[in-house]
Amino acid sequence: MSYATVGTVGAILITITYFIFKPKNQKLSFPPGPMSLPLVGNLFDMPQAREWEAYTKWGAKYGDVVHVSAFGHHIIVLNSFKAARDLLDLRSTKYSSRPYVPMLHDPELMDAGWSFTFMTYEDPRWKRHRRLFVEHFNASAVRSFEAQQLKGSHALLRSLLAHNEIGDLEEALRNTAAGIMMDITYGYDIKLKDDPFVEIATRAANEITQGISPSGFFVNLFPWMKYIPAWFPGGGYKHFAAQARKSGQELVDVPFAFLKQSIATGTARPSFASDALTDSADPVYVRDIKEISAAIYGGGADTTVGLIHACVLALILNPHAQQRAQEELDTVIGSPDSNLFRLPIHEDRDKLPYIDAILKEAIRWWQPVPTALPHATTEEDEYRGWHIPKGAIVMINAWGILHDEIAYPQPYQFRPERFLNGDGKVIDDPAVGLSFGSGRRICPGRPFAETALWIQIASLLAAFHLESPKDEDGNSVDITYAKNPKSGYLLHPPRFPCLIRPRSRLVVAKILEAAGS
Ligand code: HEM
Repeated sequence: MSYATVGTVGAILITITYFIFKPKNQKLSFPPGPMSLPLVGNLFDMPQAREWEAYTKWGAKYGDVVHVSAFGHHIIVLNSFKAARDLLDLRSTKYSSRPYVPMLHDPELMDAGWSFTFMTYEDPRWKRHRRLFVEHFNASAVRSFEAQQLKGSHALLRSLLAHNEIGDLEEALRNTAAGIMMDITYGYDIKLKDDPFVEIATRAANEITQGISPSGFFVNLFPWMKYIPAWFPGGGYKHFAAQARKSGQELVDVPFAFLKQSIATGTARPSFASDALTDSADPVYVRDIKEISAAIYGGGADTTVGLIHACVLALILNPHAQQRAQEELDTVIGSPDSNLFRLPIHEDRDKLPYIDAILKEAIRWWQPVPTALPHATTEEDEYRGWHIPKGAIVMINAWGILHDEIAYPQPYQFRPERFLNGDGKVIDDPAVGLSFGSGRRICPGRPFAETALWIQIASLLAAFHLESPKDEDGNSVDITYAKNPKSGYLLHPPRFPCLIRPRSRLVVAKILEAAGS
């Protein structure tokens, strides 16, 4: 079926539906935004890539709350911290759902509603899953994962010892994140090459990322298309859906089966799933634990890789920040040339405010999820005299807000000093939290992510000089292109070459000792 046919049939159905169900008493206007056309709305204004840039331009033209629509779907883009807080936080009872995405949610398509990341607010499982997750991942509970985070950081340093020439930094970071997430969730040690669980998790995460795109599949715009059989023209996407449904079920079932087996043989290590599994044989509870466990990998692996990868890039491009961090580290863990040298541990954090400032600036400078995840309204609302309809999709333009040049002068420069006051203490800036979303759906993995990222940054800086390689004439290779993220739902810097040199021989010895080889 051609795009034009699908579009025309969809438009006719939506028009009929609109005139039948048109609200009779809507007097307020929508927030400002680009002029919309009959039927298709702003379809042709919708960015196909790098949405955050289009949202920022709309913000400059129409204000911090922008309305667009397409085929009857309303989208509200929030371009200021105030608007995000006013709506998603202070009116969270109305703004905490997720849009229903047919490809993702429909049980006959991908059936990925098992992940509480995508559950609607009304779904009773969401509250149960989120409560259980937060019990194990709140700021004090995540301290129990520090040993696994430290082990993961040491494994990263160990793998980067082989990276003294130009190596695959991204792969090393991906292995680290995968290793930590599988360890804390199931007590499972991944294989560095071709691990079967990591293969399932990566496949499932990639398919979900494709499925969630509103424009990636027509069925997301025109739900009636789900009735087209797979063999009929236009129904081919159902083969993808069937494959993705299978991957999702494998992600839920296969690593969990490993955990059950290790409990049965008495070899299970402490982990989220082994701790949460009580003696309860209640199948609903067991299903909850299985599904939350699978959601942990999806939420935590790719996001942390994007951020740490960008942070390494920023440190290479800003050698002064690296140097200042290493001077601070040396006063706490010993200089790399002295016998007192040791690798950092979490307990050092209070004494290393500059590393904290680097982490904060990395979170501001680079958002792995640049427009957060879409929220959806469960009731209609009025804000500053505008009408916000029930079922509207609400996006936070975190990238735009955190690159606003009034709030953050020279926003594209990486300057950790922004987050230090005159006494060298770390400044709290709640707007930076928008990288993790807002309101009741705010990322519940943030405390875990921040401690895992902090120890990785501190360990990398303690152990290595991070540099761009030299060309034949001895000049540094230009890697500034990597500051432009690849477009996508989760942002990663494009691969860039880098040189990772141990700071001393003693450092190498300490890494080998810590990594147990
Ligand atoms: C740099 C790291 C991370 C970033 C930038 C990030 C960002 C986000 C964002 C923007 C959201 C959507 C928030 C909203 O809708 O308002 C989210 C949700 C979520 N994140 Fe993270 N995240 C990170 C790490 C993690 C980690 C390590 C975990 C797990 C341990 C995790 C688990 C989740 C879950 C389960 C949700 C869904 C919450 C819900 O819908 O109720 N995230 N994250």
